[in-house]
Amino acid sequence: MSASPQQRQRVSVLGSTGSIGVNTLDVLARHPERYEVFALSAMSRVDELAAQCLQWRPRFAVMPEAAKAAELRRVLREQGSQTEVLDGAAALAEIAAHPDVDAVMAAIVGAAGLAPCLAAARAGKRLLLANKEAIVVGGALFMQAVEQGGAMLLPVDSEHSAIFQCLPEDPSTWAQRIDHIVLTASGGPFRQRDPASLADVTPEQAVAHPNWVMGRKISVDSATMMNKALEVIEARWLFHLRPEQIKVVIHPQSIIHSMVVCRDRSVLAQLGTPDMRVPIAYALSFPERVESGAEQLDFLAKPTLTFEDADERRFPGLHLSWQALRAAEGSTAVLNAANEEAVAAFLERRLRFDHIYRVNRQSLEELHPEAGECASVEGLLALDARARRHAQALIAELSA
Ligand SMILES: NC(=O)C1=CN([C@@H]2O[C@H](COP(=O)(O)OP(=O)(O)OC[C@H]3O[C@@H](n4cnc5c(N)ncnc54)[C@H](OP(=O)(O)O)[C@@H]3O)[C@@H](O)[C@H]2O)C=CC1
Ligand SMILES: CC(=O)[C@@H](O)[C@H](O)COP(=O)(O)O
Ligand SMILES: [Mn+2]
Repeated sequence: MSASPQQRQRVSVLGSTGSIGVNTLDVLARHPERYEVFALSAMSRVDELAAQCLQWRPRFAVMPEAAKAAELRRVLREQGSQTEVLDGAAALAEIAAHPDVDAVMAAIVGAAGLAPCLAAARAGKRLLLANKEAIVVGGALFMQAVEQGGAMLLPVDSEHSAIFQCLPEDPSTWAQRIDHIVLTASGGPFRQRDPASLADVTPEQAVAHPNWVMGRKISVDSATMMNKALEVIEARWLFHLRPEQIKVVIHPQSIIHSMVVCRDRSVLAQLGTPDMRVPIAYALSFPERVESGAEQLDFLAKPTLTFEDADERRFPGLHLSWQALRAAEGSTAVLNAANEEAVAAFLERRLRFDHIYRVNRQSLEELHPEAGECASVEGLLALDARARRHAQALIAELSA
C-alpha cells in the first residue's frame, strides 16, 4: 500500500546539482507519494539550482558563497518562487538538522560535507551517505554522532550498499557472521596501461571512467585507485571491521558491486547494472524497495564476469588506505586532505597524474596528527587545514 500524503518523507539533498544529487532527484520524482524535497544545496551552479528550485519548490535552498546565493535569490524572485535562499557554510548544517527534515542525502564532494553530516547525525536523521570523504575524515567522531543522535546511517556508495544489502537488518549480528568483505574495483580507465606510462595523462583521459558516469573528483580517484582506498576506510567504519577484514579485487565489468565472505565460507554478492539510482533508491526506501529507474541486468548481454589481483605495484594508491588505518588516529583525514588538494591540482593541470600518489604518500608519512585532534569537529577541520597546507607545499615543489 502506498504511503498517504501526510506521511511523505521530507528530504534535504546536499549537493543536489552533482551527479548523485541529480540521480537522487530522479528517484524522488518517481515516488511523489512517498517523498517531498525540503531543501536543496549547491556550490557553483546557480542556474541548475534555480531550475531545481522551480521544479521542486523546496522550503530552503543553500549556496555557501554569499554572491552566488544573492544571484540565486534574484533569479528565484524574478520567477515568483517562495523558496528561501540561505548562505554560509552553517546553513548546510541548518538544512541537515532542521526539525522538519526526515532524511538527508549527503552528496557534497569532499571534507566540506563533514559538518552537515555530523549535524544530521546528531539530530537523529535518516542519513544517506554518498559523501565518503566525510566518514573518512570524521572516523570515530562520525560514528559517535550517529550513535548518540540515534540517526539511521545508510550507505549510498555502490560497494557499501552492496555489502549492506548482503547483511541482515540487525547490525548486532554482523560481527558474528562476517569473516571479511571484498570490495570490487573496476580498475579505472588505466587498468591495462603500463604504470610507467601515466605521467602525461590528461584530466579528460582520467575522468573517462569505463562503467560509471560520475563527478570529476571521484572519477580521478577511480583512475588512481584512491577511490577504493577511501572506500576501504569507509567500510571500516560503516561495518565495524578491522583493516585486515577488508579486501579488494579488480572486477572490470562493475556488475558485482561487492561481496561478504561469511564465517562458513559462503560468499554473498549483490549484482546489478552500474546505475547509482539503485543504491540511492535502497537508502531512501530501506527496509522496503522501490522502483529506481535502472535497467535490469541482462545476464546474456554480459555473460562474462572476471576478476584480477589488485596488485600493489600497479595500484600503489590503494594500499595507502591500510597504512592510514594502522597509523595514528587522524591519518585517514591527512590522506584525504592531501588527495583532495592533489586531485584539484591535477584537474587544474598544475600536477602530473602520477604525482598524486607521491603527494598522498609523502603527506601520510610526514604529517603526524596530534593527540586529541580527532575529538571534535574543530580539531578535525584544523588537522584537515594543516594537511592541505602540507600537500600544497609538496605540490608546489613537484610542479616547480
Ligand atoms: N557520482 C557517483 O556516482 C558517486 C559519488 N559518490 C560520492 O558522492 C559524493 C558526490 O559525488 P558526485 O555527485 O560525483 O560529485 P559532483 O562533483 O558531481 O557534485 C558535488 C556536489 O557538491 C557541491 N559542492 C561541491 N563543493 C562543495 C562545497 N565545498 N561545499 C558545498 N557543496 C559543494 C556541488 O555543487 P556545484 O555543482 O553547484 O558546484 C555539487 O552539487 C562524493 O563524495 C563522491 O565520492 C559515491 C559513489 C558514487
Ligand atoms: C559508483 C561508485 O560507487 C563508485 O565509487 C564506483 O565504484 C567507482 O568505480 P571504481 O572506483 O571501482 O573504478
Ligand atoms: Mn563506490
